[in-house]
This record gives sequence, structure tokens and C-alpha cells, in this order.
Amino acid sequence: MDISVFVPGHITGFFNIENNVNPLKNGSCGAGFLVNRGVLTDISSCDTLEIEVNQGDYTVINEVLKILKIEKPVKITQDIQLPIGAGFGTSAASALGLAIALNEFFSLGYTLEECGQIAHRAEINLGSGLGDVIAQMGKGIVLRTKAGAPGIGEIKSFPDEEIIIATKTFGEIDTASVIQNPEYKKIISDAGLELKNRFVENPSIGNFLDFSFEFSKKTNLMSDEVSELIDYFNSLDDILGSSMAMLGNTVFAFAYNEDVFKNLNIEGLDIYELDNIGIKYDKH
Ligand SMILES: Nc1ncnc2c1ncn2[C@@H]1O[C@H](COP(=O)(O)OP(=O)(O)OP(=O)(O)O)[C@@H](O)[C@H]1O
Ligand SMILES: CC(C)(CO)[C@@H](O)C(=O)[O-]
Repeated sequence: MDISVFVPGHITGFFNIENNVNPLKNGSCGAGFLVNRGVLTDISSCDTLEIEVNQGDYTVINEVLKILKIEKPVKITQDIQLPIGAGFGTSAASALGLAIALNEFFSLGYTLEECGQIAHRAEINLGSGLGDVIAQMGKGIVLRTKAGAPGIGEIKSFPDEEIIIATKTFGEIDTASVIQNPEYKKIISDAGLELKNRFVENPSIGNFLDFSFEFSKKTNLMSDEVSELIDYFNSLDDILGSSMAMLGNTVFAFAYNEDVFKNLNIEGLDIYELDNIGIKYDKH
């Protein structure tokens, strides 16, 4: 029996850091959205432990195997369909997909929420994310109202909008170096908390985009090239809004129609849809 699990990528627009000594309570609040590309994890039988990934290294996979104490022979294949380290939450998608797939393959008996907690723990241990795993359990635009792992934190999904998303990546930002830096932590948390509270009062696509842009400006995390492209997108009538993907050297923009982006002829622009479905499994 082979197991396939797809976990969508998650881009954060704005967030605040809520550190806690309990890794399951350690996390972030804020808002982001899911895209229809992510990480596809396949598990199948094998005589040895075999790992195959199309990009990146085995850090995330090894962390999940360690938490689950799995040393049995199995073949793990991951297709990472988005750039790594660029704000798409690929480390979380990789950890979550693997935890779900291993649980199913070895009949470990964990609930989906518990698989989410294992993935969240892996993210916290590696410093590679705070709120991506819980957001990836949602659909569409996801608001995080209480920090922590699935089952402890709280989210609200806004799944019904059909939105086209364009992204352009200029490079990586090492998530750990930002979220563990005391100065950044303070600026991010102050700005993120205020915007999250305003968004809870008035959640809409327009506010998500405006607040994300406000957050990017307040936190000073934008490189010049990111800032210039965002300004360009925001100057165009057919584009709903644009901001920086947290935490990556990446710009995202929303529109209702993909031709809007195609007609711009911007080199290296990737086009996705808002993912209103969420995690997908397949046994074969
Ligand atoms: N499947 C994976 N996805 C992402 N990073 C991975 C993966 N496997 C190993 N890594 C490593 O883990 C680190 C993750 O970095 P980072 O947290 O910045 O990436 P991300 O999760 O893709 O993006 P972000 O957290 O900014 O949304 C990198 O050093 C990367 O090489
Ligand atoms: C820290 C973070 C921005 C990294 O992608 C994300 O995990 C979040 O929003 O908590």
C-alpha cells in the first residue's frame, strides 16, 4: 500500500510571535493564505530506509522521523513544488505531510490533530516556522487567533474566494535568524498584534492585503527589489493588492483573473490559485 499526502504551501501576510516554553503553545497569530502548490509526500514499502527529495536536504524529514522514533525500512519521496526558504511554508508542509503519511502507513494511531502537533514540534525544534502548520490545516485565507499547534492554537478559514495569486521570489530569508532575533521579535510582535486585532474586527480580502503591506513596511523586512515590485503591483487597477511573503524575499499579489498577471510579462512570475480545499490524501 502506498500513501500520498498533499499539503498546500502557506504564505503569511502578517504575524506576531508568541513564545512559550511548551513547544505546542509556542507559535504565532496572524493571517495568511494557502496556495494550490505545496509538498507532495509519498510513502511506500522498501527493504531499507530510503529518502528522495527533489530539492532541499533531509533536515525536516529527519526531525519528524526522530520525533516519531521511526527507524523502520520505508521509502519516503517528497516533491516540493515551491521555492524553499522563500516564505511558502515548505518546511511545515514537508513535516505535516510526512507525519500524516507515516501515521497512516505504520498505523500509528494518531489523530490528524496529533499529526499536526508532531509537525508543529518539528518546526519549533528547527526554528523554521511558528504558525504555518496550524494554518495548513485550514482552507483559503487563514486567520490565526490563538497561537500554538493544531488542537491548542485556533484558526478561522475564509475558503470561498476564487483568487489568482502571483509570486516572484528574489531569494531566501532564513526564518530562524529573524524569529529568534530579539529586535525583530519586538517589532514583528507589536505590529502583528495590532494588525491581527484589527483584522479580527473586520476580516476581508482588502484588509488582508492592506494590513499585510502595512506590516511589511512597519517591520522593515522588505529588500529594495521586493519593495519596488510591490509598489508597481499596487499601482495597477486590476490588482487587488500586493505585499511581501513572510518570511521570504518574495512578493505576492492577488487578482481575480490570471490574464492580469500574464499580460504584464514579468520574468519569473509564478501563478497559483488560492487553495480552498486544503490537505489531500490518497491510498493506492
Ligand atoms: N522540505 C523542506 N522545506 C523547506 N525547508 C527545508 C526542507 N527540507 C529541509 N529544509 C531546510 O530547512 C530550512 C527551512 O528554512 P525556512 O523555514 O526559511 O523555509 P520555508 O519553510 O520554506 O519558508 P518559510 O518558513 O519562510 O515560510 C532550510 O535551511 C532548508 O534547507
Ligand atoms: C514565522 C513564519 C512567518 C515563517 O513562515 C510563519 O511560520 C508564521 O506566520 O508564524
